[in-house]
Amino acid sequence: MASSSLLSLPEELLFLWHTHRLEILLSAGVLIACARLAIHWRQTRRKAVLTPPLGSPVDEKVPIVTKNDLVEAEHFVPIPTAPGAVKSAEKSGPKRVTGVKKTRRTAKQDSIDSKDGDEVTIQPLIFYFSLGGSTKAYAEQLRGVLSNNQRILEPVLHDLTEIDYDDFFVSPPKSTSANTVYFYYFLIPSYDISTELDNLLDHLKETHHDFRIDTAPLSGLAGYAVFGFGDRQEWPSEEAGFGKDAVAVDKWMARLTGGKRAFPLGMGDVRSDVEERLQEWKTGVSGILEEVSQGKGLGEGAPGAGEAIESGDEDDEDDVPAITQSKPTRPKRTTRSQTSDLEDLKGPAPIPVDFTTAAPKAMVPTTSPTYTSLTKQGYSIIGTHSGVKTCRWTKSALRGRGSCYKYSFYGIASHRCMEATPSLSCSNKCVFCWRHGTNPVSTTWRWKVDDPNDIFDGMKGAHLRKIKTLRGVPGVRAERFEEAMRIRHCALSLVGEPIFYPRINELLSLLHGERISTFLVCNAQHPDHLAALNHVTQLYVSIDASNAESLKRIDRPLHRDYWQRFLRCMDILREKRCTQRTVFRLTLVKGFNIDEEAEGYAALVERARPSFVEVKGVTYCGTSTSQGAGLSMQNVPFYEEVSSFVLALESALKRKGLDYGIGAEHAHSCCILLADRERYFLEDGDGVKRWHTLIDYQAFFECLESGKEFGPEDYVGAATPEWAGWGRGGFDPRDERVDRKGRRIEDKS
Ligand SMILES: Cc1cc2nc3c(=O)[nH]c(=O)nc-3n(C[C@H](O)[C@H](O)[C@H](O)COP(=O)(O)O)c2cc1C
Ligand code: SF4
Repeated sequence: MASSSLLSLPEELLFLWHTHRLEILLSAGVLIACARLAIHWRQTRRKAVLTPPLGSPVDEKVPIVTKNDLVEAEHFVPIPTAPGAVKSAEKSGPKRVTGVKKTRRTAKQDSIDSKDGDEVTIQPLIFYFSLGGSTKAYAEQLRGVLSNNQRILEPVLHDLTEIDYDDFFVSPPKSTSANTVYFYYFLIPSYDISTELDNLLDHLKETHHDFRIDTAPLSGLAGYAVFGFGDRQEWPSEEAGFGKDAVAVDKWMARLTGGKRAFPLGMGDVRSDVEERLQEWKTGVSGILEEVSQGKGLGEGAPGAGEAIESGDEDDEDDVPAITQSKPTRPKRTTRSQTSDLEDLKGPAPIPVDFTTAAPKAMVPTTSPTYTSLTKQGYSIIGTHSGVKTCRWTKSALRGRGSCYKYSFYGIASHRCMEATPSLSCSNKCVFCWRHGTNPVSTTWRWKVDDPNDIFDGMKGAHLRKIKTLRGVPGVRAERFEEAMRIRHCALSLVGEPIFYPRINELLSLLHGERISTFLVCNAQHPDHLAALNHVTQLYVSIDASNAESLKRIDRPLHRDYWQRFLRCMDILREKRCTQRTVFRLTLVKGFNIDEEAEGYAALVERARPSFVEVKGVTYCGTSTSQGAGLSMQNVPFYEEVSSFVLALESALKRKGLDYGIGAEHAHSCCILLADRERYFLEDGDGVKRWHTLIDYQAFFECLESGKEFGPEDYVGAATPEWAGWGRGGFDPRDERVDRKGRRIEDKS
């Protein structure tokens, strides 16, 4: 029975197969699919461990992976670890997975490694930052010191405000030959105000913390060395901030290069020992370069250099390390890879500081040298970021000796005008600006925001106090003094960038509320702020060049996308032309932005269609900055040169079908006004056409107070005075002309 039933089994199976083969086949298919899915899922999980999604927090707990797992992931390779490191990691719990993009490492690092012992060619790059011009001069001197060693190429100079950080500080630049490596010199002054150096430091820090990038992406460099400039009189110690920015650059470069500090951080006091210290440092670094070029690597016999990783400062991520002295210190670790892993083993990764959540600081604290410097120059600082200054024309007008060009062009009596700014900070470093080294520069607003009511009251108070002090000045006319006590106009242009102030519209309302007209000048670098700006009496945009290259040379903007920003501002101005009186202000600097540029300026006028184009010759201020930028009296155009340029521009505009004509001039300020003929060359009651560049201020305020839409045509004033017309000079004959020494000038016309 048992055997017969056994024998009958195949038949039963056959029977089963015949009757249920469809079900059997389907079930087998499902089983195989499940098995394959399970295998695939297990593999994907392994890979996912190695490739955290973008934006995942750096300190997120990640399961420990083995070396084999890392090998399986084709696009990542592990940083080699010290033998004991993994063990201790296993004990210490959570750990960060450190991965390097294979391409990044192989491209440069491997080439350096293979050069060990071989001679290499070094391309030194000198990076410098300079607001006042002195560091730039030292950088140029350093470039001039040439090595006799043919393996050390002529250094290339880079102004840190003019380069794209990504080209140099995410990975080393591509070298021209396989055997050439880069060496970075840094010459860094310190500033206790916001400068573009802050952007560099942020960039270095972010690159280091970016988990998609190797923590030491610059390890392909031959090395780097930093020299700092500071002022020990004002900042007597490191704690007080002496050379603080150089210390920070040195710290981040140590991390990004995996500890390739070729020579200890040098530091010089600009008031005493800078030359001596710099010379020592230069000699030291040159010695190291010689050795590197002979394939000896860093730290071998270099006086004072120590090994590549010199101090324990890499232990503490966000603390600024102590300045390394010229004594060699014992290296704690010898390779970057060890450093990296030891950092990883300390526990969760450090949380990057979010600067936006830190309590905002004062832009110009009363204790800062900036404050001292500005007040010495006659500025009254209002609150923490605004300023007022009485201009020389206000004094001149009080004494009946003439007003500024805005009187001739628009009817602004200078003694009734207050010059102010709600933002002492700016995002340009124009070569002709005389405030360098004193005004803070920054691309974004990162300070405390003062209340507009306080600013308004503070501005008026400070301005009127200054006017009162002029009471006793010989020649001040009593009636003008009385008029001056009632402010009628505000020129928001003094220094910095007024539209940078986040509550500018509220400040404008306060000014208009007291029937104070507003002329606001901006630098065409903040399109969003410009678009959001409410009505002003006259809206200016500084146009210092007609093309991107020239603008960079003359304005030295901090924004990398400065030209796009500039063009966006042109388009916004065009949109505003129906609601605002818009003006292009051109400042002509001979040798910088005059030659061959009339056509380019005409194209910008065509794009933005401003009501007016004010053309003005630059005023030479003789600061070290202007000299550093190569500016001298030779760059100040004569009035005849400004006139020829204006005629060339007028013709260029005509060729484009744009009807602009010379509406007024003020030879004394070297300033000429081109105006849109269609809107401002109007027929008077006597049937004669005349220029009408003056403003009807009363009408402006009425329009504003009506709450209705209005445009520039609604407050066009009376005809421009004859004495301001083209060829007439623009000086009101009722005023008395005097020379610089106050001697009366007889009118020869
Ligand atoms: C507004 C201002 C702030 C400064 N802040 C510091 C500072 O915090 N620490 C320091 O050591 N030196 C400071 N200095 C001194 C400069 O670093 C020093 O004058 C340097 O040589 C300027 O270089 P530069 O002319 O190339 O811009 C400051 C100077 C100015 C004008
Ligand atoms: S417009 Fe400028 S220069 Fe003229 S009075 Fe006002 S502040 Fe002075």
